[in-house]
Amino acid sequence: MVDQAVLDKLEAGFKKLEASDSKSLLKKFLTREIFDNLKTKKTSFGSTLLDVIQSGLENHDSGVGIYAPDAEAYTVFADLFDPIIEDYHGGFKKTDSHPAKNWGDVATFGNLDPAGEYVVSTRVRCGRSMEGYPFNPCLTEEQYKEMEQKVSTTLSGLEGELKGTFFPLTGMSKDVQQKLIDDHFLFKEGDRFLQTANACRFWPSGRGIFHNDNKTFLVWCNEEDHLRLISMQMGGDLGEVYRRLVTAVNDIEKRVPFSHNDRLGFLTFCPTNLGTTVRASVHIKVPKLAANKAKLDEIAAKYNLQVRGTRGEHTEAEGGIYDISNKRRMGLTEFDAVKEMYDGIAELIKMEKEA
Ligand SMILES: Nc1ncnc2c1ncn2[C@@H]1O[C@H](COP(=O)(O)OP(=O)(O)OP(=O)(O)O)[C@@H](O)[C@H]1O
Ligand SMILES: NC(=[NH2+])NCCC[C@H](N)C(=O)O
Repeated sequence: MVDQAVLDKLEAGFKKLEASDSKSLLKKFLTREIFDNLKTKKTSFGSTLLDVIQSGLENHDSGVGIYAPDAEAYTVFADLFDPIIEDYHGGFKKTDSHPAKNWGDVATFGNLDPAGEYVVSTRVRCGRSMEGYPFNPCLTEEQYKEMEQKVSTTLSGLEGELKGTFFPLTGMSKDVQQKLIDDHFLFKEGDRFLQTANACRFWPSGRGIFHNDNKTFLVWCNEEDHLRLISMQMGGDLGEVYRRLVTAVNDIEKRVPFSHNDRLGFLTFCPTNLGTTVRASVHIKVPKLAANKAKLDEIAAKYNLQVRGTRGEHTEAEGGIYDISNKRRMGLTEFDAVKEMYDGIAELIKMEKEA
């Protein structure tokens, strides 16, 4: 049984969204019929439709607007998740299955910008959820602490270039935290999309960052996902960035069991990150193409790329620097997701040169 208070909130939120000019995928796909079918459902964790959509109900400027409070939500609320997944990931249908993990030949990618004229830095990240734990909205404070402990112990076993230190957010000085954020190494604090999805409870408990000395390999613990594994460095050498990430993921996978689903691939809190979970991005300056931002978005979309601002999602470009990455992460392999970025950026650079 779903409480009357929850049903009332759902109804009020639905009406407001319906009357709004929100461009979110939630607004696009939450028809009255789907809403009525799903509003009385619950997962075995007790998660309701409100837990799934409240971020999008409260933030009409969401691009997407929904999250899975626990893995079961993807099936219980499939009538809403499936069309949103299909739209975001460029045609991954409810009858499709995500391909098996395949990092391909890591020697394939080279430097996108050997002369260093356009690409400021390159980053590839993936997300992982630890088996046996639900996503943020369902975690207890005890579980957060236990997970942080497991993550820091596991990562302390990394060697060579990956060897590094775990820094809990609890006790980190504001100056150190802000410097890590400004340098693009650490997640920001107070993301309203996550907050309204109930994903920031007990903050900063259980949250932290691991990084090697050079800050070229980093792991985020319990921000949006249980784990975010990140490889990044200045310049355009995607080959080196990719090889480092693949080495790290292969190593960590042997030590921690990750949640995987036959149809959806690796499981994440947000449906935009399912499947490969891979976002490969460059920070790039393309002043001629960017003179008209709408045009830049249009060109990027042609190559299945997404344009973000300098400080990431939901931010503006500073000093003409854009974050451009592969948009889709499902229905293709890890290798192909990264290749999509590589090929698209190569085209964009070519166009910028010719413009
Ligand atoms: N190529 C890049 N070079 C340097 N920093 C980058 C690059 N790509 C992303 N970043 C930085 O990574 C941080 C996180 O960005 P953002 O939150 O947009 O993406 P994400 O970590 O991939 O996760 P999500 O897509 O869930 O938001 C930001 O500081 C952003 O500037
Ligand atoms: N970090 C993410 N999961 N990004 C994708 C969506 C973020 C936010 N919920 C929105 O709809 O705009």
